[in-house]
Amino acid sequence: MTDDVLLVHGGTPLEGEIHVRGAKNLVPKAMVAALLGSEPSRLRNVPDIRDVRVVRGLLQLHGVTVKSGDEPGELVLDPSKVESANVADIDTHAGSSRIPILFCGPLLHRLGHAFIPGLGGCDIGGRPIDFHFDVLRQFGAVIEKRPEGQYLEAPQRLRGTKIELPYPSVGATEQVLLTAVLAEGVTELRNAAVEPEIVDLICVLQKMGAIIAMDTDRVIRITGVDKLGGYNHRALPDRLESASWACAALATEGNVYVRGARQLEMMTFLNVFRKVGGAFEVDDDGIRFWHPGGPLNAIALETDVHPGFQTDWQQPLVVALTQATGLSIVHETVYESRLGFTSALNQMGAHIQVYRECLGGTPCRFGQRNFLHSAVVSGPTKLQGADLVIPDLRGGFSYLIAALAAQGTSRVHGIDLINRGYENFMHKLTALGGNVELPNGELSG
Ligand SMILES: CC(=O)N[C@H]1[C@@H](OP(=O)(O)OP(=O)(O)OC[C@H]2O[C@@H](n3ccc(=O)[nH]c3=O)[C@H](O)[C@@H]2O)O[C@H](CO)[C@@H](O)[C@@H]1O
Ligand SMILES: C=C(OP(=O)(O)O)C(=O)O
Repeated sequence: MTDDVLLVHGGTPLEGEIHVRGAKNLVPKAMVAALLGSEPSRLRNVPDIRDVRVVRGLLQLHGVTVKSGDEPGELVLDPSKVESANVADIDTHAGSSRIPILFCGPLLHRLGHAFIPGLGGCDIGGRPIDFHFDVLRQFGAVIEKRPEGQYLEAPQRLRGTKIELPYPSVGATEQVLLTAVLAEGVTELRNAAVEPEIVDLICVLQKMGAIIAMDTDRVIRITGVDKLGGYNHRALPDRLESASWACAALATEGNVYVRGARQLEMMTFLNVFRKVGGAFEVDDDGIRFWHPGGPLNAIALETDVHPGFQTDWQQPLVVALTQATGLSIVHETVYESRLGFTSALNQMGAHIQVYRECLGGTPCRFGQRNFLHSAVVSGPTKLQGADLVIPDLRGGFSYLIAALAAQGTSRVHGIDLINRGYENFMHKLTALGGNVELPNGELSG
């Protein structure tokens, strides 16, 4: 890829069909779960994205054989040689993903120790991992912080425990699940996150032989077992990528059929999309999203944990809101710094003002703490092409949407970051008629 820059000539509606495969926020975790088994696992509908490649490398480093299966997008993961693995090179494999933190429980069960290098992931807030270490200590792990990373040991078999998370963290909930399934006795987790990807991970673990009950009010009860087998699982579709393409269709006044998108996990998004004025039609194989013509509506929106409006949907939707008539209010309650991407949209002609106050109905953890976490979007505004530097995964895709909706040409720098979570995005853009090219004149398609 030349200089990691994409030239986007805006003004053409995106039209056509693309295919979305398994969820970025489930697939790498299901791959980690394979470490817990005594037999090979088969994971299907796996997208070719960097987070999957990073976890594949880490698993191989730990002795897991990872091979392609018979069908496209199928991985076969064989953990039978984990005990004899050489992990000297682990730091070079941590990559840009947050998933290494989820190796703790499985490695403590398999090896009695674990080393966790520095984590990647999007720079959209402080992203501490205190909940993870607090829960691991409660299971009986001993953690030592060293300059090169965190060393963990399980002096004896980890024990089930009662846990209440201070906030329904997705990662910390997964940490508990991946640790409790082989711990001795019962674990009760309160204030758990219940995102669809977590439910799918629970399905994976249940197929392996785990006993996990999801009760009402964010309570999950896990009865530890002595041994787990392998699984055969088709990953749930990526509702975040699907929504990104939906927003691209709306902002460019286009019409995109997202094969693979599923209504169940997208209900909250679909309601908001309809309120804004977007049209959609669900069938058995996917969802068609389009701009029905006429003005779009301004809305008030708060991001929240599931079943609320997912934070990863926020950035692409904000681009569409720049085309809505009136004042939209966006209150980001999951990450404290996820509105920084709006300053580049303003350079393109958008009118977005960010505020420290909680502008939604519910005061959140970030109110009165100097975090610019609310926005007022005033529209509709004509966007002009600009030089853009991608700040994070969803912000990056949002810049592509804005550039496609704008008049003129944008130079979008740092596009490789998008490969972390969007499979083949350049091919998909050209398949939809997006006028994009690499600086050497090559068409990205
Ligand atoms: C790979 C993956 O699945 N990433 C998703 C996951 O991230 P991730 O699992 O990192 O997000 P969390 O749900 O843990 O984070 C939510 C909030 O909890 C805070 N927190 C979290 C852990 C901790 O130890 N201490 C703490 O304070 C975070 O700073 C954040 O404010 O869920 C997020 C919320 O749906 C999504 O945006 C990410 O796409
Ligand atoms: C924030 C995200 O991911 P991660 O947790 O992997 O940084 C995202 O997918 O938008």
